[in-house]
Amino acid sequence: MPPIAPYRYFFFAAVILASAILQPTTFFRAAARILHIKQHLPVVNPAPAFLHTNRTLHTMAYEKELELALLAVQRAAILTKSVYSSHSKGTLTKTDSSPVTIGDFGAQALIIASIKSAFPDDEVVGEEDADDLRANADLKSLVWDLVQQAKLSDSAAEGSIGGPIKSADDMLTALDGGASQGGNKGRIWALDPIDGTKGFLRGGQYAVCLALMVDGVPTVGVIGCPNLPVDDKAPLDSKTGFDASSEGNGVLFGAVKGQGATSRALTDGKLAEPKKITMSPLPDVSQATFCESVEAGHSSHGDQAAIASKLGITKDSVRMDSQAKYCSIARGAGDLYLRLPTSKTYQEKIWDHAAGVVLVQEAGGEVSDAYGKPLNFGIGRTLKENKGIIAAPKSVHAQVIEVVKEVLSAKKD
Ligand SMILES: Nc1ncnc2c1ncn2[C@@H]1O[C@H](COP(=O)(O)OS(=O)(=O)O)[C@@H](OP(=O)(O)O)[C@H]1O
Ligand SMILES: [Mg+2]
Ligand SMILES: [Mg+2]
Ligand SMILES: [Mg+2]
Repeated sequence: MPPIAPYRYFFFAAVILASAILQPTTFFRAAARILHIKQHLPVVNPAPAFLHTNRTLHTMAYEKELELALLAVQRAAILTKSVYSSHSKGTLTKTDSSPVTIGDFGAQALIIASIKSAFPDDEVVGEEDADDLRANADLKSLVWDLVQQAKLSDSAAEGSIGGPIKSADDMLTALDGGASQGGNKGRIWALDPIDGTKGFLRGGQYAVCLALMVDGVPTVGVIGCPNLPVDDKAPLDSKTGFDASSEGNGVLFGAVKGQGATSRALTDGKLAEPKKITMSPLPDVSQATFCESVEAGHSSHGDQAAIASKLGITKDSVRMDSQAKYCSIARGAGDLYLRLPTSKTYQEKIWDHAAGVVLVQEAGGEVSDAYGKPLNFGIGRTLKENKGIIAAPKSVHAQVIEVVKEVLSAKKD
């Protein structure tokens, strides 16, 4: 056999190196087969990358969306906290008589600017718009001041969500970016910049809520709760919904469909380390702690009390504003969330539920309407096909729905 020219060795080595870099899994599998090595090769997607376990050659689905949503909500929470501690919250009353504050406007503008910086083609269904700010220059400049001050202390984190909004006009454009009519095609974010605005104003619970829906299915959910205790198992106070004595309040929840749910401390900079959360096992539903709205106009306290009593529940309900209710049951601090309608005409808004639903599902729960029907997030800005909300651990959800139906049908008689 004629000798191989030295440049050919170089050529073979370059081909081998290139395949190892470009197709690592195939390369190592082929090499292992040729060399008869029984080695443990990396498994694709074994666990959520955001839990920092078993990182592999492949990134997890929606990893970038989750990180962006976590940081965007964290930055918006800096703004809402600054409004919360200031003397004036610039409250207005909307046409449906519900309140909105400068915090709602500022948080929505910041979050939509972040989404558009990373995913310019995505749509957003946001609760607020810029009409009031366009009509009132003083209000616009108040919100613009707040927006300019809300920055993540870590410059890499701040840069990764698009950095500061450049001008007051860009802020209005971002705020108006939440006008999507929703639907069941493509990528649509559902945003509630301050959920539980009444809670925010009264110093109770409120939440900054963001979900990504893919083809109408809530897929990524992030919720910031500045007034919830960081300790996942801190007892819920039956009056205010949180233990005001616990130090270091502020929690950031995250979940991706099929990848589990986490909580972590809310910070002003880089993301804190996540902890996996799950619902509490509830072998006996009569031992449940159930959460409900504070406002009697938002859900029927009477129906909820009747349901609890039929289930044999003797503990007082925990009344809490906002999607902090979903968060509290997802981390096992409570067990059930009952939201029975108070009116025949009210349609629940998708931004009041999308993020909380992903969180509860990923923590081992099931969420449906009061009749056990799946929630349909793909038909517009509201859940018009559904009435009420019931969230419970999977093991008892059907049992709770049976009792809800009994209570509702007894009312019709
Ligand atoms: N009539 C009626 N029925 C049901 N829900 C309603 C109703 N009116 C308003 N809303 C929405 O309730 C959102 C706040 O829900 P909460 O569970 O936090 O209510 S409560 O404040 O604790 O009572 C609240 O969200 P925010 O506006 O983001 O605060 C509203 O979207
Ligand atoms: Mg509102
Ligand atoms: Mg809301
Ligand atoms: Mg809101």
